[in-house]
Amino acid sequence: MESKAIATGEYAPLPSTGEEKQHPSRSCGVRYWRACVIAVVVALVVVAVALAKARMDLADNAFPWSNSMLQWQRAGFHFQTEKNFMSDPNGPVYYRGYYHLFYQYNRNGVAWDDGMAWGHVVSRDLVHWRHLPMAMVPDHWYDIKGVLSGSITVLHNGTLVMLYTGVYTNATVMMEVQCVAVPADLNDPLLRRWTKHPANPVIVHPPGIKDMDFRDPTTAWFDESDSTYRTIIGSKDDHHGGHAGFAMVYKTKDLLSFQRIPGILHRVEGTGMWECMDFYPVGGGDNSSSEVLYVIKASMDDERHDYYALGRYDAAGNTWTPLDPELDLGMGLRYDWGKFYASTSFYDPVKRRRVMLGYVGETDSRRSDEAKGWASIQSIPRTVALDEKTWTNLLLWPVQEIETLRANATEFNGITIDTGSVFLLPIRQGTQLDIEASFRLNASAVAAISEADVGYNCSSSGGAATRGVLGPFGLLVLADGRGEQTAVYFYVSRGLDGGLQTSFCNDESRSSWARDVTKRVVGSTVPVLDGEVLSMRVLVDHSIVQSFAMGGRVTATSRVYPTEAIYAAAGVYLFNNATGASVAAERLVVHEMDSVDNNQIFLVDDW
Ligand SMILES: OC[C@H]1O[C@@](CO)(OC[C@@]2(O[C@H]3O[C@H](CO)[C@@H](O)[C@H](O)[C@H]3O)O[C@H](CO)[C@@H](O)[C@@H]2O)[C@@H](O)[C@@H]1O
Repeated sequence: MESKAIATGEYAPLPSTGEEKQHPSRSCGVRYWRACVIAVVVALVVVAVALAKARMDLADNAFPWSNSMLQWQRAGFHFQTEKNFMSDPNGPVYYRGYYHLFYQYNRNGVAWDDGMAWGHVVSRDLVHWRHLPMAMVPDHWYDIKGVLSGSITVLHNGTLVMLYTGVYTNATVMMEVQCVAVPADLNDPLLRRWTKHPANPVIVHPPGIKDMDFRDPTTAWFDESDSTYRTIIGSKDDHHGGHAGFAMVYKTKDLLSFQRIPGILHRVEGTGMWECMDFYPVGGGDNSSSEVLYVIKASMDDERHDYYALGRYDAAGNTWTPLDPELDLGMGLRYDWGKFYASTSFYDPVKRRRVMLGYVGETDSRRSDEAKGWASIQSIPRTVALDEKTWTNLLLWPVQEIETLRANATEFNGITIDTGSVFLLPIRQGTQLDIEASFRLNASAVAAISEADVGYNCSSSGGAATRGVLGPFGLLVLADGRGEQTAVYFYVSRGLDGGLQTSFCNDESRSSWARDVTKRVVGSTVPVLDGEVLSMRVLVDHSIVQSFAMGGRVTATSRVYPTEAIYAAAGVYLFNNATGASVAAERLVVHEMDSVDNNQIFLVDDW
């Protein structure tokens, strides 16, 4: 592909005219010497620039992206902005008939920068979104360098309070502080205008914490023991050579005057800065009995992954303790094993469910983002629930409303994929899909195998091309049959103890011929209980592939940038690269997905 890059455009042709071609010796006569010198200088500059660009392109393997390739990358049914850089979802909330989503937005460019603001969209169904004016922009001394991430809390009296991090700078410091804003008109269900409170900033960091390690206040919850609201702020502690992430809790009666609760809620050595924390009960509905588990979640700035853990919350003692110390925060459980960050959640009172979403950044080059004019996509909102079969993990699943976009389903029955084979699915288009698939390995083959690939690891075991006895098998999406493909697969191995272990992975390594994009194999082991089939769901939406295994026990999101497997050339295959067992696709339904126009400004409620 590099030779293609050179051939198609990196050497700009020298300007020439018909006259020059016919009369080369006359064109620089004495009479025209000024014009000639200018022309020569211009030509030399053009050549120099072209050569420099070609050298740069060769050095960083830049791919000659065409407009139509880049245009194809825009999502069809995920939320994204028309232009510029979007990141963290902020303050999702349901209010008077509308779901509100705010998001970190750089109004001036395709990358993060000073001056981040809160964009604002509303929806009736978490699928169709309409834009409203920017909700929050940096315009006060305490947030002049940026209105960073935060949350919205619905108070008991039905009013709303926004907590957010402001950044300011003066001659000596750059400082993160916590601030409050309230809706200017609570009778406006669209919450179009927000008023920053004169008491701002309402929280400054405690002693011992660095000025820029104190951000992203969570949604507050009500503690009946002392009738206070409580919010968490994440930070890090690099003292004495350590590198711990930790969470502080603040309490307040009026959301203006905050008091830090002594001690810390939780701390894990070696995890670094905890950004965009989240904290909520699962498994017991709304009640706060001791049986209820609490999810603690932090976006780990060092790794740029969202980790969570399940544990018990002791409000009186201001501590949270993991159920399993080996699955403490930052160790084992992630919301998503791919590209997914800075997630946040809210309780949806209408459907009595918790919903979360995170942003899915770009893994292409800055140059491509500049050419596209936009960067980042929001994930499809996902419900969050405790997996009451395992009690060791959450289930993260696309909100049911997304199924309203299913347009045309093709169901395949009775397909068995032999070892080492692929099967092209005859479908009409392969770029906007919701695929449900469940697989069963040939049972007698599995029983006959006493050992198979102990310790399989998605990231380091070679991806979908590496063959083992009982895997990999699954789907190839955005596949053109000529080598460009993204594999979503299971891999079963048998451990030394004789038990089976299942991994679920997205293999991006062949997703694009381009070399200027990041390509990884991402995923994790996934719990599979006795008698369960291996099930996966894959949402394909142009450059974003979101995969869910076993009802959402493990998820993996990929950004992929095919160069050829796009438009009509994008297809879906079943594949089985295992050497020791055939695989039956017990259920396989491919739904085409309608597009959603999420670029419109809210004018009238036409949902
Ligand atoms: O937009 C600020 C909020 O975003 C968060 C979490 O995403 O912090 C991000 C952070 O900046 C880094 O992330 C950018 C991409 O999201 C990246 O492009 C930039 O180069 C990074 O510095 O913002 C803070 C503030 O400077 C920085 O320390 C973070 O890593 C969230 O914590 C913020 O509220």
